[in-house]
Amino acid sequence: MTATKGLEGIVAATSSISSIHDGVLCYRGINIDDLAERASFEETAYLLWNGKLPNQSELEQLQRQFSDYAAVPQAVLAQMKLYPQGANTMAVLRTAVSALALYDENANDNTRESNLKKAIKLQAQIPTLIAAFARIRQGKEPVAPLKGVSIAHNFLYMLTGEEPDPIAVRALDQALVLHADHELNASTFSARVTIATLSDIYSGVTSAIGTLKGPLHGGANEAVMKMLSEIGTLDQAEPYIQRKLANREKIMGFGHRVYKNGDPRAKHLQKMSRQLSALKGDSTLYDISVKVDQLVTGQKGLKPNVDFYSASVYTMLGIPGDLFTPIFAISRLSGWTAHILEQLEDNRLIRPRAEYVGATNQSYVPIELR
Ligand SMILES: CC(=O)SCCNC(=O)CCNC(=O)[C@H](O)C(C)(C)COP(=O)(O)OP(=O)(O)OC[C@H]1O[C@@H](n2cnc3c(N)ncnc32)[C@H](O)[C@@H]1OP(=O)(O)O
Ligand SMILES: O=C([O-])CC(=O)C(=O)O
Repeated sequence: MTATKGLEGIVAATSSISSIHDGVLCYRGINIDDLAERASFEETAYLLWNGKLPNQSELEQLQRQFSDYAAVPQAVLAQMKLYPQGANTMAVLRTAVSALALYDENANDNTRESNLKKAIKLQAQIPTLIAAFARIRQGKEPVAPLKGVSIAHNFLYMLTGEEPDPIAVRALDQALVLHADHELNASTFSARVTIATLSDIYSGVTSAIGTLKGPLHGGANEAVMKMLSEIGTLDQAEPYIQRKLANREKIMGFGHRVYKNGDPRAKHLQKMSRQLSALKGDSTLYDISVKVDQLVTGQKGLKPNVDFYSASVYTMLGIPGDLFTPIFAISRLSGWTAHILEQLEDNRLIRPRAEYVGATNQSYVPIELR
């Protein structure tokens, strides 16, 4: 038995949800480039869960369900008011999603029908939880969700209590489409491992949130923004990056386990970042990002991943840096739950082996002799 570090190149599941072949990403066989330009996040979530795009009445029904389920139990909001105001936002989300399970009497029902309903419910409630904490920590009351608007619209509205700009809504919606699923990424693998024990969907999603939080995965988008802020001005980009590379430090938002010639999602986020900076009449963040991209690509041959240009996009939408990874979770919830449903269709416990490299032939030494 020989271990493969990080399971690189190991095919650990079959899936018909998303695929990556020759650098092309598809959800259910549809190229992400098409979906990013033409689909809404609601259509995308339906596609991931059901394997086909919704017709008009199916889409309207899903939108109604999102509206009906978006409020969260008062008890969960009351608990959130007791969380430390400075708590890590992904830890908050992980805790609050876990708490939602306590108020769902069907939490442990693992039939497809029940789990699909819980997936839709979680998709509606997670934006409400994140927006609520963003307000609670500022000493403000949470804003109740609107009915009849998209998830992107509702999230931006619940953050501020004001009607969002349609351009911001479209940009966030497109970002949600781009982040929705990504084959057997680390957080999706966590979700599948958890549900494969026949645990429950809330446990699967809680595991996934904990996994997405790390800076080598979803947490990279927040780390990118921290780097862009540290750079501050365009003229500082080159010395900053040279210093990091000379110290062999990682540049967040670059590199990928699967894509070696570039992440197909990054170009959409770069375009969005450019368009938003033109609209704002301030291209500082975009210019710094492009400079960093040129330096890292030129010197290390590493290309930006989905997390790199999303940082400048979210900042230009007025969203604080520590909500970037929770926004990733809003989107990826659709993928995690699609994988949970798929895993349960033909389940087998996920239990690989480890290559033992420790000591052998040791004898027990009584405590008084140690
Ligand atoms: C949504 C997502 O999860 S996308 C990924 C988000 N994560 C990041 O942006 C964090 C920065 N990137 C990374 O840490 C890595 O590229 C990962 C984690 C994404 C992929 O990791 P792996 O496939 O394990 O690649 P690994 O870390 O082994 O890198 C291979 C080599 O490239 C280097 N490298 C990889 N990424 C970077 C980077 N961002 N900056 C500098 N060097 C890098 C490594 O140091 C290593 O060099 P070495 O062989 O000289 O030691
Ligand atoms: O697939 C991965 O390893 C990471 C990634 O890009 C994602 O989860 O979107």
